[in-house]
Amino acid sequence: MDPNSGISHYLKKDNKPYIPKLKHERLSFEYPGLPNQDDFTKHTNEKKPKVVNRWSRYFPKIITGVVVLWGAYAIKVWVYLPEPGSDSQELLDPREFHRFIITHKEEIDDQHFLIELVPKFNHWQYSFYSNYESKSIWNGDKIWSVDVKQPDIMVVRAYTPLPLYFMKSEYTRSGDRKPLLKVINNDADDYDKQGSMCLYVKKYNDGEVSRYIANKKIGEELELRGPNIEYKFPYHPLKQFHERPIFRDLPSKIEPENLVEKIKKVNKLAEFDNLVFYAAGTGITPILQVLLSRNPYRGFVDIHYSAQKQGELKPLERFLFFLEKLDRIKLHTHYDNIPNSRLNSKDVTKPEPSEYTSPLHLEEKGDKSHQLSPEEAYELRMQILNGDKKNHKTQPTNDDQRVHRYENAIEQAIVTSKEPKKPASLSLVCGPDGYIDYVAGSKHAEVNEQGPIKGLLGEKGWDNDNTYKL
Ligand SMILES: Cc1cc2nc3c(=O)[nH]c(=O)nc-3n(C[C@H](O)[C@H](O)[C@H](O)COP(=O)(O)OP(=O)(O)OC[C@H]3O[C@@H](n4cnc5c(N)ncnc54)[C@H](O)[C@@H]3O)c2cc1C
Repeated sequence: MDPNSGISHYLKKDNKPYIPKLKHERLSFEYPGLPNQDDFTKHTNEKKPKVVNRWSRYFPKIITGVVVLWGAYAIKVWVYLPEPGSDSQELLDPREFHRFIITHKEEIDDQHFLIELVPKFNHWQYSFYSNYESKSIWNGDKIWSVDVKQPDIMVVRAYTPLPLYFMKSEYTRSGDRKPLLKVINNDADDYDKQGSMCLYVKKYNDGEVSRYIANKKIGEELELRGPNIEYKFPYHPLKQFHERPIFRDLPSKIEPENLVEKIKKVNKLAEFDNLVFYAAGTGITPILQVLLSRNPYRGFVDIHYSAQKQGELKPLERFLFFLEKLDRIKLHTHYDNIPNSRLNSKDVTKPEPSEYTSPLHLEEKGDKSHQLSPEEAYELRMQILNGDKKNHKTQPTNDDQRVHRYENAIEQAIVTSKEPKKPASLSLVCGPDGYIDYVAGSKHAEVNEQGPIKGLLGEKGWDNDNTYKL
């Protein structure tokens, strides 16, 4: 058997000598070069790859953002005009409409609504406290209204804002409780409740503007222009010496007027005239505005309120009740649905002569009998001119102890309400044309003239000197 065959051949030790090869034929499997480093491109002029760091990553984005913002701002400034009132120094402006947002709406019945408004912009607040006297819109020295715009038909109507707001809380937001209607306090540091106000609106089914307002929803806007002064109460020297404390929701917190009688005596001042206010329906708003504002009317006010039925004033009744308890007003109601309750001649008193007539008024009337001497007239004129600047609230001190000091206005009212009230010397009438005609004769609204005083007031001797139709 051949030793080189069979299994023994494979088991046999290899005795071949090792002769190293000088040249090997090898196959290598290397990775090809990167696209820009392969044999074809590695000798081109290609720059080195960019180094990416944090700065180079974010800088272009920041620049893009800045350019986009600047572009948007430029478009806003140059293309879109600013909204009217957004940069106004005033809460209300008689020359332009300002936007207000409806923040609450209370439906008293299907025709009567209380609507709370808050200004959309707050630029007016910057100079508010440095000029509070002139900036605050609430001053009972005058009756004012605002024009509300119906933009679809470009029509405006007058409405009388009230210094009221709805107090909200988490309970009212969740719907557990109804917001409470409150009076705006002027001693809180809140820009007179951020410029809030309430409109008491009667909706007429064929009334363009009242329907427009009443159909608005919470969050929608109304455009207001004003204030338009409807009536300014006559000057009285007591105004320089004494201001009636503001009405508050809690009557026990209203300050008493302990020194008013003393001030009148010491300064030999005439009594403040009493007022009678004839109102129909929403015509009650002007006197409510005066009585609930800062510096309310100082005389006693008889309010004759006529309406179709009870309940139209529902949320406002509380304030009228408190004002009666404070001995500031007496409310006489006349409802169409109660027999014999309609306002008639028996309800109207004769005018009481005014306690004080300003020299200017006397001059206008040409009344020589009450004429002051030139010295007296000069002194009075200077008093009027300097009145508001001087601090006339310095109180008499020598016999203060004889002044009875009440704890609060309610305590004082319990005493004063027993004293008989002098009949009114001044009357104001507010309501629809038919009502004004019935109470005081027609008003020539088209030519803005009062017209002669006729009707119930004319019969009792009232005239244009002591009567004003709103
Ligand atoms: C100084 C001032 C203050 C005012 N304050 C308030 C206020 O606080 N709240 C308020 O609701 N209204 C107030 N008004 C009335 C208000 O301005 C509108 O006249 C009233 O809302 C109706 O307007 P309208 O556009 O809806 O109706 P319009 O389109 O003018 O009239 C529609 C119909 O309603 C009748 N109508 C209009 N007004 C009265 C009215 N007062 N009584 C009876 N019928 C009427 C018209 O004869 C007509 O048939 C005030 C008016 C003035 C002048």
